[in-house]
Amino acid sequence: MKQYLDLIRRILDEGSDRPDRTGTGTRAVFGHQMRFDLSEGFPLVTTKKLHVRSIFIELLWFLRGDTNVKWLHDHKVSIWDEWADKNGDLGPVYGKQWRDWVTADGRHIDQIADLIATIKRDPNSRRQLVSAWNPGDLPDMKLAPCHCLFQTAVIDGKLHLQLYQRSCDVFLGVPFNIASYALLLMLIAHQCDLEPGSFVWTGGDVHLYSNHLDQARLQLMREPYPLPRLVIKRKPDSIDGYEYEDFELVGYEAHPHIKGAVAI
Ligand SMILES: Nc1nc(=O)c2c([nH]1)NC[C@@H]1CN(c3ccc(C(=O)N[C@@H](CCC(=O)O)C(=O)O)cc3)CN21
Ligand SMILES: O=c1ccn([C@H]2C[C@H](O)[C@@H](COP(=O)(O)O)O2)c(=O)[nH]1
Repeated sequence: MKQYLDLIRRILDEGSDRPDRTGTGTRAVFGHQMRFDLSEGFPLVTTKKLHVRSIFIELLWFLRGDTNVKWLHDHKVSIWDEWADKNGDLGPVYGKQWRDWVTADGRHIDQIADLIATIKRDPNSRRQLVSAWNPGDLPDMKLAPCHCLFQTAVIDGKLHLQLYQRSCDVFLGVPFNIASYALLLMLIAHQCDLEPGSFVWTGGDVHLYSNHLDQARLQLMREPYPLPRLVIKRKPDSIDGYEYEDFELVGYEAHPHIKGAVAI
């Protein structure tokens, strides 16, 4: 994952030291883009071992339209615990906006089902977008959406997807976000009988927290491994039918895990 290591290098070389909401402090650049051609492999960081199960389960949880951490707990994933209230609720975060956006006049919009229907009906449409950024709901969300908007495009039988991530924790969050959207791209392509094309990651405030700088530098000293492949073993009737067991990661070789505290 040269693209990821180049990003770390750019922040270390060119970034500005900036205070932030969590009080941790960051080194940050504004605006960055990475491109991943999925035919070259599944974009998983190899310079530290990633907890892939957490990533895949979290995406299935978004697709369920779920916004309570209980289902994550049932699948032994705890990455959202710090933000949940005492009932496990996160407010109307990603799952709600993706699957059940409520309009001012009371309509309920399933943006994911609509996206897939649009791709199938009108692959040349330039309106293939899903937004989690619902300004009216922001006050009720425990954390404002970071990966807030994505767009797809069908070109020569391939599905491409671009994400806009407004705020990017490069050591902890970004490796998760890249893998999550690469999987989402593959699932949508699978449902639409298209080949996976490129995943384009676009970041807004792209930062390394000050307590992640050593962990980031350590990764620059490690030689990346070739990318693994992801095999989807079954095609359910809809995007709602996928289960964790349908995904088989082949050939994921990585350097040892590196710990880092999450900024809350
Ligand atoms: N500061 C911050 N960074 C984030 O990346 C982030 C947030 N906050 N808040 C909401 C979600 C939660 N996400 C998280 C939260 C924790 C980890 C984390 O601790 N990852 C560990 C492994 C933990 C595990 O899989 O059980 C890691 O080493 O990658 C990753 C993403 C991504 N998001
Ligand atoms: O999927 C995610 C979710 C969150 N993050 C990071 C980005 C920031 O470091 C924090 C959010 O803080 P804000 O003050 O709301 O920007 O979480 C991420 O990288 N990926």
